[in-house]
Amino acid sequence: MAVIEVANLHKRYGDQVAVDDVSFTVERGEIFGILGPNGAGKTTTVECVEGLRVPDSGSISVLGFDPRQDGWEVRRRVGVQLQKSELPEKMRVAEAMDLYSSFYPNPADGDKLLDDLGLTSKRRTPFKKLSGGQQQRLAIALALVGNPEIAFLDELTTGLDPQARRDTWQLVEQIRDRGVTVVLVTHFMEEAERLCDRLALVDAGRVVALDTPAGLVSRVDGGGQRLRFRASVDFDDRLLTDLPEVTSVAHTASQVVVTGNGNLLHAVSSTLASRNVVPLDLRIEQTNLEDAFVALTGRRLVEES
Ligand SMILES: Nc1ncnc2c1ncn2[C@@H]1O[C@H](COP(=O)(O)OP(=O)(O)OP(=O)(O)O)[C@@H](O)[C@H]1O
Repeated sequence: MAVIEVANLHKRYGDQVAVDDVSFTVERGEIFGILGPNGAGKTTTVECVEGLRVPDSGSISVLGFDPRQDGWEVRRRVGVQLQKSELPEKMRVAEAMDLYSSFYPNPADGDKLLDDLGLTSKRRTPFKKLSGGQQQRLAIALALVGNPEIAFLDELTTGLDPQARRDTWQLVEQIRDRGVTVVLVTHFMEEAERLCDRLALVDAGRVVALDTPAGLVSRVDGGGQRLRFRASVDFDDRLLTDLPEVTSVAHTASQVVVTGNGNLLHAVSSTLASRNVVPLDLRIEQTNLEDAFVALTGRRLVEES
């Protein structure tokens, strides 16, 4: 069942088109990702869905409500991760929880949430004294304190170190396991690939593809896997192209590049061995969302700084 339906959304800022005919639906219980480079229109899109911005045209339904007409109904059913700058520096963790709880008719148990998020020992710590990871965990706690049916998490792990990022990913999975639908906005390919059940790839205000991560990757020509190696002696490409696992064989100046699926490595290496060809400096690469994004848009996603 769809909990969010967005159809033909348009939004411009002066001459700048930020969102250009965006449509998608989010199903109950899934982690839905919106992945695209900086400036693609991701934040504008979710802020329209949250009722924080007014679209120029298009229709939006959140849990059956129109965020423009029924803003209050939408806001009490969804949780929005706040941006760092929105909390006063001196506000203590427990004070922030109490304040946010007071906004909702049926708030969650704040102490339990802090415990679940590993923040119990930080209850009396002012916001600015928290580490980046702790601030993010507090942002998640505040997004969940209203017992939302849908949580919107925007650039959740930007600025976190790799360990804190992985810990945060686990938290997002726990949120989904509680039955909360999650809308995750990110420009980190790895994050989208690891977490999302389905995702919309957006570029320049448009949805260029919408599918599961595996479905998006399978759209890349050749799909699946890539092997790169130097051949010890020349061989006839047909030796490999005849294999059911192989979709293409290409040659660069010094390397052979074989794409395919299934047990590609075994099929290729045993076939080469039967003809006494040794694959030197062999590397195996998995095609990923970055490849899918490049294939669909001709541009790269900006990778993490
Ligand atoms: N309030 C605003 N006034 C004018 N232009 C804006 C405003 N907000 C966003 N934009 C512009 O609209 C476009 C889309 O911005 P948006 O923030 O939605 O993208 P994004 O994909 O979320 O990128 P980022 O990850 O950098 O936030 C960008 O070109 C941005 O500069």
